[in-house]
This record gives sequence, C-alpha cells and structure tokens, in this order.
Amino acid sequence: MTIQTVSTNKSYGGVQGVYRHVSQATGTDMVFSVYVPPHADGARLPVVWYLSGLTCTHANVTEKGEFRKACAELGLIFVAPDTSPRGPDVPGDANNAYDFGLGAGFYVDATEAPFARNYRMWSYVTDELPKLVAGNFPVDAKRQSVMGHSMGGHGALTVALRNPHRYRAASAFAPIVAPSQVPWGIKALTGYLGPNKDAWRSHDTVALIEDGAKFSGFLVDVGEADNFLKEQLKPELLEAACSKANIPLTLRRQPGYDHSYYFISTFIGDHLHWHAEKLKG
Ligand SMILES: N[C@@H](CCC(=O)N[C@@H](CSC=O)C(=O)NCC(=O)O)C(=O)O
Repeated sequence: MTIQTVSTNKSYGGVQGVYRHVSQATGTDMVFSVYVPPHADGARLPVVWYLSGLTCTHANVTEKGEFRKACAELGLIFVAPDTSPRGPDVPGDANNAYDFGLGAGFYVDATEAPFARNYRMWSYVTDELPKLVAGNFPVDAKRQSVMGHSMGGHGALTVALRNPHRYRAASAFAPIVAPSQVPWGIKALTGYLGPNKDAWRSHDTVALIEDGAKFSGFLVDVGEADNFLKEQLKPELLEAACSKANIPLTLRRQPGYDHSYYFISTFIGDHLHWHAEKLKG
C-alpha cells in the first residue's frame, strides 16, 4: 500500500501532510490529510480520526479546524479523510445537489446501483485507511479515537458504537444523530442502501443505541444558532436514547454558534483535551 505525498508543511513543530493513494475500497484515488505532532524518534502516538460533513474534502478541517496547536501540545496524530469517492467515472446526485453523492458519502457501504461500486466509505474509514495510516505513520493502533462534524458526526458516532473496543473516545460537533428520521439522512440512506429501513439501523446512532449498542460516553457540542439544528440534527433524540440506555452523554448547547468551522474551531481544543485524557497510557 503506497501513498504519494501531495504536500507537507511544518506547523507547531510537527508536520501537516496531504497524501494521495489508490483505494481498493472505493476503486478511486483518495486524498487525506495527517498531522503528526513533534515527537521523540521511535515513539508511537495516539491517533484521532476526524470525519467531515457534507460538501467537505480533507481540506475543510485541515485549513479551518485550528486543531494543530492542541494536537502538538497533546501529542495526537490527527487524520482527516475525504467524504466520498471522486473522479470522472464516479456517479453523483442526479441534480448535483450538495447532500448526496460527491462530498456526501455518509460513511456507508452502498448496496444500490450505481453507487455500490465506489461509495464504500464505511470500509474506507474503518478498514482500508486505518491500515494505510498505521503502515506509514508513527501510530499506536491501540490508542485511537474518533470525532466528526454533522454528517461526519453521524459517521463518528456510528463507527464508535459498532467498534467500541477500537475507539477509546468519540465526540461530535452538530452531528446528524438519527439519519433515518431526517431529510438529509432519509435521502442518503434510501439512495445508498435502498428503501428497506431495517438496513438503515446499523448506520443510525439512535437506532444502534435502541438496538443495544454501547459506548463509554460521548461529548457532543451543538450551536443554538445552527440553522440545521431542528430539522436535521435533533440532538434531543440522542439525549433521550443515551439516557434510556445509560450511555454517558455530555451534550453542550452553545449559545449563538452556528454550523460552521467558526463553531468547530472554537471547541475543537476542548474535544482534543477530552480525547487525550482517554488516550493516555
Ligand atoms: N448548502 C450548504 C450546506 C453545506 C454545509 O453546511 N456543509 C457543512 C457540513 S453540513 C453536514 O454535514 C460543512 O462543513 N461545509 C463546509 C465548510 O467548510 O463549512 C453549502 O453548500 O455550503
């Protein structure tokens, strides 16, 4: 598994890199970014996975997330994958909408034509990319955690609930917590997985919790001025599900904050400190 270096820049004593590789999972080239903090020769470091939202590539959080200072101080590797396969042969939304297809893989392995061939973002972020990163960066694979934003918050919570022994922490900014119940999610899960809603449950945080999935606890921030809060995000459904299942949830409703990277960059330091505590030792 070889990777090609697109760019590297020194930052906070570490290296911010962007890399490209040929993905077996998606059948396309994929680009991702990795920040490696300053570290002693031979050291193996904990890794935080960041899953991005609709319309994003690796670049949104890499350029606007303001995570590097905290990662450098805390000794965390930070990995940001793309949100979908891309390329001239990759099908997208029939109407070029922003919420399906390119930039909107929803972290599932599609079963429906014509998406099943390339849209395999679940396998990509939980299997192929972790192996690639472990083989090319100084990662301690026993110390991994995951966070994400919006569609990527959905991705982070679902990969954690389905792999509770792999990820020591999971947090989210403005996550879609019940995609089976909201317009963004219904469109995506129908398109990628088909109309049978039973197949959606393993990609729906609230449904996974209702069906018995467990995790040690979540940290979730939402902005009270987020235009998507009431129709698409519905954090109250996560609150109810976690409460019923006795899963610890710290849900912070941040007054005045919207859905943007101004919101994420304000609180990402808190999240990284929370992750670092759980990734110690
Ligand atoms: N119409 C808007 C909506 C897209 C948007 O807000 N995307 C968010 C993620 S939404 C949920 O997954 C985002 O992170 N955008 C990128 C950014 O850098 O802010 C639009 O097309 O922008």
